[in-house]
Amino acid sequence: MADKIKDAKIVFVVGGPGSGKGTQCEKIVAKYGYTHLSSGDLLRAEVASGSERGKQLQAIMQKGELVPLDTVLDMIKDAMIAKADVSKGYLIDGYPREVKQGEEFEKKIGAPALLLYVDAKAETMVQRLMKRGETSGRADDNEETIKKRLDLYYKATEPVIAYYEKRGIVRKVSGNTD
Ligand SMILES: Nc1nc2c(ncn2[C@@H]2O[C@H](COP(=O)(O)OP(=O)(O)OP(=O)(O)O)[C@@H](O)[C@H]2O)c(=O)[nH]1
Ligand SMILES: Nc1ccn([C@@H]2O[C@H](COP(=O)(O)OP(=O)(O)O)[C@@H](O)[C@H]2O)c(=O)n1
Ligand SMILES: [Mg+2]
Repeated sequence: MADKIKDAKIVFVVGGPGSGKGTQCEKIVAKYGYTHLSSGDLLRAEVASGSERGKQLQAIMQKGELVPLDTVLDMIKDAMIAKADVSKGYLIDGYPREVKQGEEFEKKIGAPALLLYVDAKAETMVQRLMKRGETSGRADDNEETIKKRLDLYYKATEPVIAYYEKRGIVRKVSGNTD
C-alpha cells in the first residue's frame, strides 16, 4: 500500500501557531490542486470521533504539548494513501514539529521536495489565536495554551527549519495575506 505514495511530491508546511499555515495552504490548493493534509485537523478529527485514543490526544493537545510521533505519522500516512489515486502532490501542514518527526517521516514515507516556512511575528500569532478563540471552540485557543504552543514552536520547531535550510529546500513565505 505504501508503494502508492513512494514517489509522491511532498511539501512540508511549517510555521508557528496561528501563523496562517492553513490559510496559505488553501490558496495553494486553489491554484495548484495539491492535497492539503493538516496534521492538527487529522488529530482533531480523531478527538471528535470520541475514540479512546481521541480522549488521550485531547488531553495532550489541550496542554499544547506534542502527541506521540507514531500517532501523527500513521494518521498522515493513512490519509496520504487514501488520496493517492487523485493526488498531484501533498501539502503536509503542521508537520514536522521537531527534527525527529521529519526524520521518521522520511524513513517511512519519503523526502520532501520543499519546506514552506510560513513566517509571522509572535505578536501577530497571539493576537490572531486569541481572536479565533472567541469562536473556534478549539480547546487550545486560550491564553495559557497559546503561550505554551508558541514556546514549543521556538524550541522544537524552529530547528526543523534550520535542518532543511541546510539541504537548500526552504522557501519562506509571509503569513500575511493583507
Ligand atoms: N488578518 C489576517 N488574519 C489571518 C491571515 N491569515 C490567517 N489569518 C487568521 O489567523 C488565524 C490563524 O490562521 P490559520 O490559517 O488557521 O493558521 P494556522 O497556522 O493553520 O494555525 P493553527 O490552526 O493554529 O495551526 C485564523 O483565524 C485566520 O483567519 C492574514 O493574512 N491576515
Ligand atoms: N505534528 C503535530 C501536529 C499537531 N500536534 C498537536 O496538535 C495541536 C494543534 O496543532 P495545529 O497544527 O492544528 O495548530 P498550531 O499549534 O500550529 O496552532 C498542537 O498543539 C499539538 O498538540 C502534534 O502534536 N503534532
Ligand atoms: Mg492550522
